[in-house]
Amino acid sequence: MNEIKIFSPATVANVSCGFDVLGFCLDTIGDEMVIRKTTEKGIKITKIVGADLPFEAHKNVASVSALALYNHANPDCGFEIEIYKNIKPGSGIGSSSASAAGSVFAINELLGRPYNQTQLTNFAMKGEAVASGCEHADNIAPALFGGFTLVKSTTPLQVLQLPTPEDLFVTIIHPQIEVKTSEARAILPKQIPLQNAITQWSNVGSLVHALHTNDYQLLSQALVDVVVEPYRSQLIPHFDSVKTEVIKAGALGAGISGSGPSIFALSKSKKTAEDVAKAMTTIYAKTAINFNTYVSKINTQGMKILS
Ligand SMILES: Nc1ncnc2c1ncn2[C@@H]1O[C@H](COP(=O)(O)OP(=O)(O)OP(=O)(O)O)[C@@H](O)[C@H]1O
Ligand SMILES: N[C@@H](CCO)C(=O)O
Repeated sequence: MNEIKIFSPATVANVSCGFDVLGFCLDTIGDEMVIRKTTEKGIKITKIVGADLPFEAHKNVASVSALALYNHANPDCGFEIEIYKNIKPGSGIGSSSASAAGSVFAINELLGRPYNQTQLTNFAMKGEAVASGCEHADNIAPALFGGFTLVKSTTPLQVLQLPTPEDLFVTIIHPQIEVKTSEARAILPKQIPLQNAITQWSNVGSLVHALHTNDYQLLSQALVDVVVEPYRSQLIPHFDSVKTEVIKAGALGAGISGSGPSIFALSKSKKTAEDVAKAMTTIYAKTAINFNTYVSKINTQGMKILS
């Protein structure tokens, strides 16, 4: 095989209580990428459609992660990368991760799969670090493994795959203002009060238990973030109203998707997730802010090979 076309999914990191460790993968939103072998050695980005992103190999997260794999594998060919962006950079639904994870997934396929998902996550983290200023894997892991993931540690990298309840649906609203991950990280305090830490780790444990036991009530109680949300929500206009209205519409809970500005909500059925989308839309429709809404099932597969 000399060429591959893939769907590289959007992802939701943090899932309220799990800053930098929890994430899940989306089904209906994602980029497409075409990667092909070349006789000329090295990694080259040859086409970017849908976003204004750098072509320089050391600046684009897709080529930075691809180079990490390439330098390790040292193959006797090169690769060129085409990126078709549907996930807007800075949207908070893993735009940079989709590129960073997509390139290593595709090159691994073209090389005959020498690396496992954990090794691919490690390579992709090198790209993600260019976008956010640090190596975190809470978007990369669900994009590569699918479903819900928990990053137990990054050094050494250990990713746990969590079960996905059958009826769980996600609603996303992306208000089109840009929040850069690096900036949304810079506003966070370096230390947190002990009582907040206790609340947060009790919620992370409960959320993981709720996924294992299909306990939607516990899941709803656990979708709370007392550590990061109080700071970052100030960067997202109408965040509090959206949260209030989506709960009234039947959502189990809602929070900031990744570093924002997207807001996610989880619901127990597609119908509720669609009602939640209407509630979100009603709020932003009254403002001058452009927005997109999406309803998606959780994608348990992760990356998809299109051809
Ligand atoms: N291939 C790429 N795709 C997307 N962003 C890229 C890419 N290459 C470099 N970047 C840079 O990464 C930044 C966007 O990443 P950022 O992490 O801020 O957004 P995000 O991935 O949508 O958010 P989050 O990680 O919170 O989901 C932009 O500055 C963009 O120029
Ligand atoms: N965990 C990361 C995800 C965004 O890339 C953050 O919230 O900063």
